[in-house]
Amino acid sequence: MPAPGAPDPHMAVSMRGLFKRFDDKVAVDGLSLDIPVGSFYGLVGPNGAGKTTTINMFTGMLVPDAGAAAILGHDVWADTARAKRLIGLMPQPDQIFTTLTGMQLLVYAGMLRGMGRAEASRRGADLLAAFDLTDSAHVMVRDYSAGMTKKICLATAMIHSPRILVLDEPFEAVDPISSANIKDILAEYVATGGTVIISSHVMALVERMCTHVAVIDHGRVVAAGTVDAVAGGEDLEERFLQLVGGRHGAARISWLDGGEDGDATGGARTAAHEGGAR
Ligand SMILES: Nc1ncnc2c1ncn2[C@@H]1O[C@H](COP(=O)(O)OP(=O)(O)OP(=O)(O)O)[C@@H](O)[C@H]1O
Repeated sequence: MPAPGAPDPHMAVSMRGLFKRFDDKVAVDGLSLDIPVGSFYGLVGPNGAGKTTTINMFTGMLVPDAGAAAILGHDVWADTARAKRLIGLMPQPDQIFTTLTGMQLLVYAGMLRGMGRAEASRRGADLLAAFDLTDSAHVMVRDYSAGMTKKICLATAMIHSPRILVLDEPFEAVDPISSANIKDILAEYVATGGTVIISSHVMALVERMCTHVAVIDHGRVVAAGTVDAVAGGEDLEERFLQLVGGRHGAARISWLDGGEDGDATGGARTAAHEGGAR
C-alpha cells in the first residue's frame, strides 16, 4: 500500500485518501493507490465497489469530498487542465454525439484538444483503419453496433496521443478480431512508455494483459501490486473471489426450476396442475 501523505509525483497516477459519499452511501472510502508509469493496470471489483467513482475522481470529472490525486506530478484539482491533457478517458456511449459520423466525431474530439482540422482528420483516418471502421467512417454513430460504438469511443480517447489511457470495460461487446487488434494497439502503446488503466470484470483478460491489478471492494483497495503478487500463485479469479468473498454458498432461488412447468401464483403446485395436460 502507498505511504500516507502527499501523492507520489513519479507515478502516472497517485491517489491518497480519496473519499466520496452520495447522500448516505459511501462510494469511495479513503482509497490510496499508485499506478506506475508504463504499467498496464487493471482495476477490478464487484458491481458497486467504487471503480467508476474512483476513475471519475482521478480524471478530474468528479470532485472528491476528501483526498488528493496527481497525474504525473500534476495535482488533479489545482492543475486540472494540465492533468486532463495528459489523460485520454474513454467516454461512455451515452456521452458522445451519436448524430455525428465516426470521422466527424474523431475530428471534433481532436479539435477539442486543440488540434488543427487537417491533423485531426489524418489521425482520425489512422484510428478508423486501426479499429476496422474505415467502411463506416461516414455513417452516423447512432447506426453503429454496440461493439463499433465501443471502438469509436476508444478512438476518441486516443486522438490526442495522451500519456495515460483510462478505459472502462474496453472489450465489452467487441468481437474477437477487433478485440485482438485493440489489444495489439494497447500493448504497443505501453511498450512505447504509455500507461493504460482499465476497469474490467473479465479476470482472464486482466491476468493476460495487465502487469498490475488493484482489487477494490466497498470503496477501498483490498489488494494491489503486480498481477503475480496479487494472484499469489493462484488463479486470479479464485483469488478475487477469496478477497471479496462474494460467493453465496447456498444461493438458490426456490421457484427457479428448469425441469418443471412454473406456478405463477407462487404457491405449491396443485393436484389439478400436476395432473393437467402437458
Ligand atoms: N451519482 C451517483 N449518485 C448516487 N449514488 C451513486 C452515484 N454514482 C455511484 N453511486 C453509488 O456508489 C457506489 C459505487 O458505484 P460505482 O459506479 O463507482 O461502482 P463500480 O465499481 O464502477 O460498479 P460496476 O462494476 O457495477 O460498474 C454504488 O453503490 C453506486 O450506487
